[in-house]
Amino acid sequence: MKKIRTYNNIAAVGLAKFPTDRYLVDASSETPDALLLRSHKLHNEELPSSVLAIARAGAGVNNIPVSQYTPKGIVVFNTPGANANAVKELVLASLLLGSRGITDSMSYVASLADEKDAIELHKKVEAGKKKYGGSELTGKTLGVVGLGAIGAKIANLAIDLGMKVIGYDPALSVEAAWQLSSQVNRAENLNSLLARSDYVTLHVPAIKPTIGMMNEEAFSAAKDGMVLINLARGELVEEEAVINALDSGKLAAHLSDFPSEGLIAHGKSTLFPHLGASTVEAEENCAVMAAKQLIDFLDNGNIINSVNFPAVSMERTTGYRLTFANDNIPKVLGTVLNLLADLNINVLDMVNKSRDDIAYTIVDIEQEPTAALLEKLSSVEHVFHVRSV
Ligand SMILES: NC(=O)C1=CN([C@@H]2O[C@H](COP(=O)(O)OP(=O)(O)OC[C@H]3O[C@@H](n4cnc5c(N)ncnc54)[C@H](O)[C@@H]3O)[C@@H](O)[C@H]2O)C=CC1
Ligand SMILES: O=C(O)CCC(=O)C(=O)O
Repeated sequence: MKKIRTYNNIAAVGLAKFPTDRYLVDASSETPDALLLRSHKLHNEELPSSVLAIARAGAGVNNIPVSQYTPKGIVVFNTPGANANAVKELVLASLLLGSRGITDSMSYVASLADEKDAIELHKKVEAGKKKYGGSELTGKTLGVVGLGAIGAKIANLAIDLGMKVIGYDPALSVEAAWQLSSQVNRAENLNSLLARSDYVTLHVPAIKPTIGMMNEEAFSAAKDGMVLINLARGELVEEEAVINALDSGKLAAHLSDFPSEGLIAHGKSTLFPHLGASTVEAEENCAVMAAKQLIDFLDNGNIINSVNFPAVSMERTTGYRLTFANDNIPKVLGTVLNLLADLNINVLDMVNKSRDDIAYTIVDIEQEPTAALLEKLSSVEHVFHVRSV
């Protein structure tokens, strides 16, 4: 039986993908083959040595110390794009919340609950509304920082709403570029986007170059009265800089999926409890994709959508398959193939790919690998995580 340890609320339809005759899926396995999680933080947690893979049902992997796991051969997966539509829709809500006095006006109406006289109520409704007027999105400029799965969807939606759109993404992939409307204008750098945008929405991972990107310097480059939407990660903004920008009027509104003590206490931000991906559809998409990727890896050694290993997949040619990871240096693959040749083991098919410091190989062989063969392969210098799958 293979064991999967789960964390967080993983959609049942995803968990149901694991065949029950071969997989035990629960939250308590002591020796799991793999972990399946959403936002659970693995930093500072001891990982059982049995773990071969971790699947993040979602996009961001900053809750996983990926660089610590890579040298151990632990494959980390995510589910690119699976929750992008859910986030796009919450950005749309945020654009509307940031442009009209929706929440304050609702509070005003709620404060009229004791008014029992219909004529008086009508008078107060009509008198009160002037405080909550807003402006329209059409014709305004939206700056989209990060044009990946989510950012591209939002850029295209904003074009459909009649907004002008500026995008900034120094690492835009060709695939992401294909998704993007040709009407999206490209900014050369963050400050040039900030200077021209009435609304700015962040859709980048929390990594070294992006952490704290919305700081005092960025706000001073920004257009006065800008609306900032952050449904990506709390680490992207410096809390104090946001508070100062709200107080000075540099920011007309700040909407974020990442409440922090200071922002809650300040009271001028509109804060959601990390709700971006919390739709039935997104939770199911992510769970199904993550489960399928784990099953394909554990059963066949195939790697799809890993954030630290190369993409490597091969149709099965026989029932006998070996997989292994190795340091990405010359001669390791040759040594393994020579070893197989010396043992008279015929290779039927093979695929080998590398990514940064790691290489990964799938080899289909003609005969069933013995325990002795697996041991021999494991003892080749720079080779690790040898499996017969
Ligand atoms: N609130 C929520 O529930 C959710 C939040 N997220 C967050 O949103 C982030 C983006 O998600 P996806 O669009 O699915 O990821 P993605 O990987 O498809 O897109 C990220 C884009 O950011 C770009 N990028 C990287 N560094 C950049 C920089 N310094 N400046 C500008 N662009 C840069 C990349 O080139 C890429 O195109 C995730 O990493 C996650 O942190 C994602 C899903 C749900
Ligand atoms: O699982 C969730 O609700 C959070 C999703 C998220 O933040 C992500 O996919 O990066």
